[in-house]
Amino acid sequence: MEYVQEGPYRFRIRREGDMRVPGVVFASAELMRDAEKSLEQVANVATLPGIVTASYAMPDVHWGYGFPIGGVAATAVDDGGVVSPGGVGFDISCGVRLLAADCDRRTLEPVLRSLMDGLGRAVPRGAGPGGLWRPGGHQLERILAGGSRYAVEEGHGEERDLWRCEDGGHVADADPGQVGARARERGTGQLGSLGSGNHFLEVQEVTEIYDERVAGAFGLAPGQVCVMIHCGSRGLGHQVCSDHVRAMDRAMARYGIAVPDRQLACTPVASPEGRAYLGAMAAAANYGRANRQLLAQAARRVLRREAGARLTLVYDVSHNLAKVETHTVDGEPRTLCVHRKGATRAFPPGHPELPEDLRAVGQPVLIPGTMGTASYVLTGVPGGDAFHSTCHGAGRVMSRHQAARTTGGPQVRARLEADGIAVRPASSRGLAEEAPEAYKDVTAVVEAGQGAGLCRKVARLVPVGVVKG
Ligand SMILES: Nc1nc2c(ncn2[C@@H]2O[C@H](COP(=O)(O)O)[C@@H](O)[C@H]2O)c(=O)[nH]1
Ligand SMILES: [Mn+2]
Ligand SMILES: [Mn+2]
Repeated sequence: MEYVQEGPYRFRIRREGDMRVPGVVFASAELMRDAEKSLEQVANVATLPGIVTASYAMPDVHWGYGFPIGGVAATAVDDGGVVSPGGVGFDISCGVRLLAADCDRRTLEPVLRSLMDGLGRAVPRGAGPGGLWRPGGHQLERILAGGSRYAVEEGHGEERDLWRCEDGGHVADADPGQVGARARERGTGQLGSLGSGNHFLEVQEVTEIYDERVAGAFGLAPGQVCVMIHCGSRGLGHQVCSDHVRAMDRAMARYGIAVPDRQLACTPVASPEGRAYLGAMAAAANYGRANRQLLAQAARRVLRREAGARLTLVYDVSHNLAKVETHTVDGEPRTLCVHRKGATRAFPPGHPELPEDLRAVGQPVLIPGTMGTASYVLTGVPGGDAFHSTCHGAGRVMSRHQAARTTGGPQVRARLEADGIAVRPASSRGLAEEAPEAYKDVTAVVEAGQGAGLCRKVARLVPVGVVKG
C-alpha cells in the first residue's frame, strides 16, 4: 500500500478505489514499519458509508478483526453513516482504570510479597467463569443499565469514584433488551474478573512527572504507588459483538452496503440493526465499567489490609467503544458516530464533558505499556486530531503464538523478578504470550502521539508487581 509522509509523525494513504476518505497514520518513521502491516485495514475502513475526514491509525496500530486495533473512524449519523461492531471490537469497553495510593514505594517494600499474594488471591482471572459478584434476580439488568453507578449504589465503591469515570461510570442509552440470552448467561458468572492474557492488575510507581500542575490535578506525585487495572466486558461483550455482527452481516445487502471485508459488517446508525447494536454495546460497556469498579474495590481491600494504604481513583476510560459525539467537520458541527478501537478518547482542557475538577487540565489518558517496561498517563490537548483520540497501549508486534515460540513463561518470570517486578500469573503460557518484547516500545508510541499533536505526557509509571490474566 502506498503512502506519503506529511510530517514527522503523520503519513497519508492516498484515496483510491472505493475509499471515500484518505487514510492517516500517526507514527514515527520507525513505527511506520510496523504499522505497514495494517494499512490494508486502514484503507478498508475508509470505504465505509458516511465516513468523514479520514480513516485514522494511532501509533500503536496493529492487525485486528476487520478494523485495525488502534483505528479511529467517525461516520456522519445524519448522512447514512454506519456503525460497525468490528470498529469497537469483541471486548466492548475494554479499558483502563488507575488508582493512586497514599503511600510511596519504600513504604510498600517490606510488605510487597504478601501484598502481591493477597492481590493474586483476590482477583479472579483466566478465560473461564468465576467473578467477585454473581448478580441475582434483576441485578444483571441493573448493571447493564447502570454500570459502575449501580455497583456503587450496591456498596461497591465511593460516590467520588463516579466523578472520575468517563460518562460518570455509566453509558446512557443502554438497551439491555438487546443483550441476548447467551451473553447474559456468560456475563452472570464473570462479573468482577480480569479475563486472560493481556488483562492485568498492576502495582506501579510514578517515576517521572512531566507536568506538575496537571499531575497534581490528576492526584499524581513522584514516587507514589498506583494500581492500574486493564480489563473489559468478558464473555458478555464478546457474545454481544458476535450476535450483532451476524445480524448486520445478514442485513447489509438490504441497505445496499457492500464492504471489502465481511468483518466490517455494518448498517446505518439510524437503522433498527444499528440502534440495536448501539443499545447492546452501551449495556455491555456498563458491564465492563462495573467489572473494573469491582476489581478496584478488591484492590482497595487488599492494599488496606496488607499495607494500610488507601486508593483514590485517578480516572477510568475505555479504549474499545463507539460514541455519538459532536465534532467540527469542514467548519460545521456534525453529529458523528466515533469508533475507537484500541484508541483512547483524549478530551482537551475546557471540554464540557469533563468533571469540574479536571476541566482546566484536560482528560487523563491511561496508557499501559508492558509488565516489564513502563506505562504513561497523558492528557488531551486543544485541537487534538482524530476526533480527540490517541493510542491505547504499546500495541503488539508479535502474535501470541509467535511470542510463545520465542520465549517461555519461566524465562519471562525470571527476567521480571531479576528486575524487581513481582509476578502472579494465571498461566505460564500466558506469561510467555505477554513477554515485553511482544509489544512495541511504549515510549516511542507515546512520543509519536505527542509529536503528532494528539496528547501530552503527564507522568511515567513503572511496574512493581503484576497480577496477570
Ligand atoms: N503495564 C502493562 N501493560 C500491559 C500489560 N499487558 C499488556 N499491556 C498493554 O496494554 C495494552 C492494551 O492492549 P489491548 O489491545 O489488549 O487492549 C497493550 O497494547 C499493552 O501495551 C501488562 O501486564 N502491564
Ligand atoms: Mn480487553
Ligand atoms: Mn484493552
